[in-house]
Amino acid sequence: MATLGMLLGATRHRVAGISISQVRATFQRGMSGYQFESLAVTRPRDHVMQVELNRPEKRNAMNRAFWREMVECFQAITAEPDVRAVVVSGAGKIFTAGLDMGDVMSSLFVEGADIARKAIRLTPTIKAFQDTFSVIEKGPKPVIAAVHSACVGGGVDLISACDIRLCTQDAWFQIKEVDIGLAADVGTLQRLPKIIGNDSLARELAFTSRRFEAEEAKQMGLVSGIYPDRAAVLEAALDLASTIASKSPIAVQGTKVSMVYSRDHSVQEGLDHVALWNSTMLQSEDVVEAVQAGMQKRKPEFSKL
Ligand SMILES: CCC/C=C/C=C/C(=O)SCCNC(=O)CCNC(=O)[C@H](O)C(C)(C)COP(=O)(O)OP(=O)(O)OC[C@H]1O[C@@H](n2cnc3c(N)ncnc32)[C@H](O)[C@@H]1OP(=O)(O)O
Repeated sequence: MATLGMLLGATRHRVAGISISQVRATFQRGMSGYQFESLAVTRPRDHVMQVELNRPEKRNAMNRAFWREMVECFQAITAEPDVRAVVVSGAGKIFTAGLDMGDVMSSLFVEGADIARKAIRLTPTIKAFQDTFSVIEKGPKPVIAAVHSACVGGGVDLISACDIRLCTQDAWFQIKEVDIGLAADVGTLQRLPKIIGNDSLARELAFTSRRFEAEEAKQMGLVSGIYPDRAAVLEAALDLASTIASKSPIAVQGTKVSMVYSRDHSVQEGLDHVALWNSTMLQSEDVVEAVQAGMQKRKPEFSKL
C-alpha cells in the first residue's frame, strides 16, 4: 500500500489539474506567496479571496504576465484548504480592456514559411490562453465576477468562466474580437450562449461587437445583479461570497462540479455523475454538522478541507 510520503513524493499524481508538488507548495504559500505583477490578491473576509486585475493605468489590459499568473493564482487557490469562494474584480477606472494588444499580439505570430507547421506551433499557445480562463471553471470553488464600467473582449471570456456575475449601473460589455479580426477563442463563444440561453442574441453580439449595457446584460441573464457603483458591487460580491463560504465546502464544491458537468452532458449523465459523487460525499461529517446545527438553531462550523 502507498504511504503518504510516497504519494507526496510522486509528482506525477495530479489533483484538479495540479501536481502534488504544487499542492504541497501551496500549503506553505501564505499570502506572501500571492505576489503577482498583474494581479492583487487579498483575503478580505473569512474563507474568501479577492483576485483583482491590477494594471489600472493600462485599464487592466491582459498582458503576458496576466495570462500566466491567472493560472498560477487559481491553481493555488484550488489547493488552499481554507478558501471557499473567490471574487474577481478590476482596479481603477474599468474592469478590463481585454487583450493587451501591445504586449501579446507578437506572441501570436509564428516564424516560418510553411503554414501547416506554423499552425501546429501556434495551437498550444492558443490552448494555453484558453487555460487562463478554464482554470476558473475547472476549480471547484465558486467564483463571482464584480464588473464595473467596461468589460471588453477577453473580459467577457473571463466573466463567462465565472459562476456568478454582478455589475455596476455604468457597466458595459463588448465581445470585441471580430473588430480586431479574430473569432473569439478563449471561451465566450462556448460559454456565453449557455449562460444566456439565447443563441440568436449570442451570435448577434459576437458577429457585430455591439456594446451592451448593464440592464440588457441583466435581462439576458449574463449578470444577476446591478449595483450603483464599484464600491457597492464589490461589497455585494463579497457578501455573496461570505454567504457561500458559510455553507459546507463539500456541498458547495460538489454543487459547482455537478452543475459544470451537467451543463455539458445529458440529464441522465448528470444524474449518474452526481449519484457517484454523492455516494462518497454524503458520508461527509458536514452532513451531520449541517443537520445538527439546523436542529439546534446555531451556525454550523465546517472544518477546512
Ligand atoms: C489568443 C488570444 C486570446 C484573447 C483574445 C482577446 C481579444 C480581445 O480582448 S479583443 C479586445 C481588445 N481591446 C480593445 O480593443 C479595447 C481597447 N481599449 C479601449 O477601447 C479603451 O482603452 C477603453 C474604452 C477600454 C477605456 O478607455 P479610456 O479612455 O478609459 O482609456 P485609454 O485612454 O484608452 O487607455 C488608457 C491606457 O490604457 C491602454 N490600453 C487600453 N486598452 C488597451 C489594450 N486593450 N491593450 C493595451 N493597452 C491598452 C492605453 O493604450 C492607454 O495607455 P497609455 O497611452 O500608455 O496611457
